[in-house]
Amino acid sequence: MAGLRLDGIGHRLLAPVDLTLAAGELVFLSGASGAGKSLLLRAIADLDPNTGEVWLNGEARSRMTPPDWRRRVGLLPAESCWWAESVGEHLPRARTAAATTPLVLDWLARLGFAPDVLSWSISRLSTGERQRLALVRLLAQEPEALLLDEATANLDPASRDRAEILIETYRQHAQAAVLWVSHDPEQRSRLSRGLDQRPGGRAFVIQDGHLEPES
Ligand SMILES: Nc1ncnc2c1ncn2[C@@H]1O[C@H](COP(=O)(O)OP(=O)(O)OP(=O)(O)O)[C@@H](O)[C@H]1O
Repeated sequence: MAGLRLDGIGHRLLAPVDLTLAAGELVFLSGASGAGKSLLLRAIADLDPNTGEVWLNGEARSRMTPPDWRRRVGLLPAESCWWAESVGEHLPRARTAAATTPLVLDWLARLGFAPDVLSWSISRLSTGERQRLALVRLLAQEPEALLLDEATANLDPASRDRAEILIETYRQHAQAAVLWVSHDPEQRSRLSRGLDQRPGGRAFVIQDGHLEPES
C-alpha cells in the first residue's frame, strides 16, 4: 500500500504504535513537552534504538540501507545540523547557483532567498534562516514521506506562511505522507483545511506513553 505504515514502532517512553498514513496524507502530532514526540520521529527515521517495523509504499525499512531509508523518509529536526562551510555544499549538485536545479532555486525563492544564498557561510545564518534552508535541503532529497518536528517554530508569520505553502505544495505534488509535530492549534486548523480547501488532517497526541487520536 502507498504511504507510510508504522507497525509496532515504539521507544523507551512510548508503547508500540500502529499507524498508517496514506500517500499524500497530512497527520499532526502533539503532546506535552517531553512526551516523546521527537523521539517518535527519530525512531521512525531509525536514528535511535526502537522496536517494530516501518513500511514506505509497501517496502520494509529493514530491507533498505539506513542512508536510503533516511533519504526516502526525510526528517526535519527541530534544530538542524550543518557540517560544511557554505549553504550550497549541503544541497545535492548545488554548490553554485549555476549547478542548482531550477526546482531548488524556485524553492529558495519561495522562502525569500536569492540564489547567492548558496555561497553564504553557515556561521552567519540566523535561526529562522537555518530552519528555512534546512527545509529546502530536505526537499532537495525528494523524500517520499516527511517527518516534520516543529518545522516553522522559529519563523515570523510571513515566513511561516511561505514555508507552510511550500510543504503543502510538495506534499500534494509528491504525494508524500507527512507526519507533522506542531503545538500550534491555528497552524493545524489552517493546514488541515488544506490548499485545496478540503477538510482533513487527522491529529494524534502522545499522552502517558501512548499515541491516541486527539479529541
Ligand atoms: N538521548 C536521550 N537520553 C535520555 N533522555 C532523552 C534522550 N533524548 C530525549 N530524552 C528525553 O526523553 C523525553 C522525550 O524527549 P522528546 O525530545 O521526544 O520530547 P518532545 O515530546 O519532542 O518534547 P518538546 O515538545 O519539548 O520538543 C524528554 O524528557 C527528554 O529529556
